[in-house]
Amino acid sequence: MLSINGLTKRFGDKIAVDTANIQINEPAMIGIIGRSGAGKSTLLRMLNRLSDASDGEILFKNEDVTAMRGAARRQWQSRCAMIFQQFNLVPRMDVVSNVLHGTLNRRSTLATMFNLYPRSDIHKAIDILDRLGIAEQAPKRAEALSGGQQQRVAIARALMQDPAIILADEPIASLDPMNAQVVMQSLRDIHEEDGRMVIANLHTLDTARRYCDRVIGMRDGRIVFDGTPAQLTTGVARDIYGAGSDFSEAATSTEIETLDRTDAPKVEAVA
Ligand SMILES: Nc1ncnc2c1ncn2[C@@H]1O[C@H](COP(=O)(O)OP(=O)(O)OP(=O)(O)O)[C@@H](O)[C@H]1O
Repeated sequence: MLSINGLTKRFGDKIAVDTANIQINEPAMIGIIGRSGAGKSTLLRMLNRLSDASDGEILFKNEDVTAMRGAARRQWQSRCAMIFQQFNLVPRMDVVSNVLHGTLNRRSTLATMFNLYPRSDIHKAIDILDRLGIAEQAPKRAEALSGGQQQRVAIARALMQDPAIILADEPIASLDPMNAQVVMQSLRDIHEEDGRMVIANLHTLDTARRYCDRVIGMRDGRIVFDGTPAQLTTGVARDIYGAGSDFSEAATSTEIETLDRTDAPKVEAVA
């Protein structure tokens, strides 16, 4: 389905991603972990064609993504939607218009200039917001929402493109543990219910273990682990993070597990 072969990115002398090989045969939910600078963002940016590979190839359903140019590349970017740590919404614009921005690729310049959207798209946007539990926020300005709500708006905007793949670059790094949990569960639901592939860069081990079917570990641009959460032992994690025997998983951990163990308020309370 998605085949990444010898994918490499060089910035001058620096090799940010070094001959990455990843085979994904089904629409899985995959977490990419590794310390800062390991090459996680660069890998996702090449997948989405925001950045060109220096070497190697990406094949999706036997189509050569690395070779796509112009309209084909833009179309790929719709099929392979990306969400970011900082949400990248238009802060002063209302939520539903932000979601409708997900259709920009297929609208005419004139329609875009006058903010004209087909009624069916508006209904679709509201349905998606409803699915993510934030339909009542639709008329508000994006900047008025909490971080977790804004990230769900960004997910809704991505879903508007009806993507086969969702790439998430540290989607919960700016969120408190409870909102992080809501956002990760939304991504998991989208993966399970729609059969979409999700590939997320994650800065915490426990999140990768908890939500992903498969975890890929990167260190210094190389893939040093590719396996199931069960195979991700503390020893393996220590190797991925290049840590010594004093390595503590708690150092890469959000407080989600801790919250679950205490009588924290229910998740619905933050919707
Ligand atoms: N545009 C660029 N120009 C030069 N070097 C870059 C550029 N983008 C990334 N790098 C370098 O490539 C390496 C990998 O960076 P990347 O952002 O992919 O890592 P990361 O694992 O996503 O880290 P973080 O979690 O901090 O974002 C780093 O050494 C980084 O400094």
